[in-house]
Amino acid sequence: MNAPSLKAGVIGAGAWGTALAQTLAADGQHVRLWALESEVVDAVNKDRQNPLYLPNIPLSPSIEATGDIAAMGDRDMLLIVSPAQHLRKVVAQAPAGTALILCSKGIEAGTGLLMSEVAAEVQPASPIAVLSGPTFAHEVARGLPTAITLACADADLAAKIAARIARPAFRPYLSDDVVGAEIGGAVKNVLAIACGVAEGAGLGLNARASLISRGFAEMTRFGLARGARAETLAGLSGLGDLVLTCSSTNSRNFSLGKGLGEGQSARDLLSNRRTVAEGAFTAPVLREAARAAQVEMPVVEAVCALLEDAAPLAQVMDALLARPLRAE
Ligand SMILES: NC(=O)c1ccc[n+]([C@@H]2O[C@H](COP(=O)([O-])OP(=O)(O)OC[C@H]3O[C@@H](n4cnc5c(N)ncnc54)[C@H](O)[C@@H]3O)[C@@H](O)[C@H]2O)c1
Ligand SMILES: O=P(O)(O)OC[C@H](O)CO
Repeated sequence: MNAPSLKAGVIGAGAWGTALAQTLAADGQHVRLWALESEVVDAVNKDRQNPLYLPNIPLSPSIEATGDIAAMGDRDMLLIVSPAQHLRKVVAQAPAGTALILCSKGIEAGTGLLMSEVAAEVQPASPIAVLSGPTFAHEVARGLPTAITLACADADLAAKIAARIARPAFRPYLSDDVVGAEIGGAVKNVLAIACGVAEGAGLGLNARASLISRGFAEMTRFGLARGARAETLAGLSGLGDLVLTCSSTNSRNFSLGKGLGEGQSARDLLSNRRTVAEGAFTAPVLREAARAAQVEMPVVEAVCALLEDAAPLAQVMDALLARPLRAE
């Protein structure tokens, strides 16, 4: 007889949390989904929709939405899908000791901590895994194929989680490099802003490819300095997600950069938006962490200058292009 499947909860009902709940419920298994907004709870339970964050996707009847995180007490695993800057307070409300699968991509402002480090601080008894990779929520929710990195130090737990989340079109690859998986997802959001700027300013596809490649060099330098493994950074959660996010206006980060490249102000672009562009929050924290580790990240520095409106685009571009010539 097969071992019973893990009972799954999802904390955070934005686009990605809702798409993950839909994926986990695809075979009819019950999934509990916590939403901050009561209108999301009602829409999921009554109309089988999440019009606020994932419109036009009919949701499975086996998703049960709740506004009460305490209702997650009977779950065997919790997918944490809040914006990175809210992860600390959300995880603090989760039941102690339940396996946490972190799906948010970012670095905490103020502390410079990765999401696994934040979670370990507030829930020291909870095993931690990271799920990351090229995953536009609306594609995953429609059942289109992708592959992800599932990173966890405990190989037995990773295998159990993988068995619960894998679908024919949602394929986890296992890793024990939690830090590497997190750094890829956090850094690519900042680099996607840079590629969006290139698009918005009409700099051409050569410029975009150069930014992806030199940005990946920055991701690798920073990752190695933080103890990540190079092969993780070159995998789905690093290079895979970097290529996706740097290539499409379906990315909120790329779109933000495109607006900057077209001459709109960061303040206007970021005000009053309901959805999250994580790179805008990660960029200054990443810059500080890189400087502290004496890791050069000129593309990240350029993105920060544009987000802070510290210099016009032409000047930021000139500074990037005037850097001393060096070996690749
Ligand atoms: N959307 C995607 O395609 C995708 C894919 C992979 C990973 N992610 C990551 O998942 C995380 C969540 O992104 P998303 O796209 O699901 O969100 P979203 O932009 O669709 O929605 C915003 C989310 O923020 C929540 N929120 C707002 N204020 C909050 C508060 N004070 N406390 C707690 N939560 C609050 C909302 O309830 C909502 O769930 C991010 O770190 C993102 O990088 C997103
Ligand atoms: O829309 P973005 O830029 O937040 O990207 C979403 C996912 O992280 C893509 O894997």
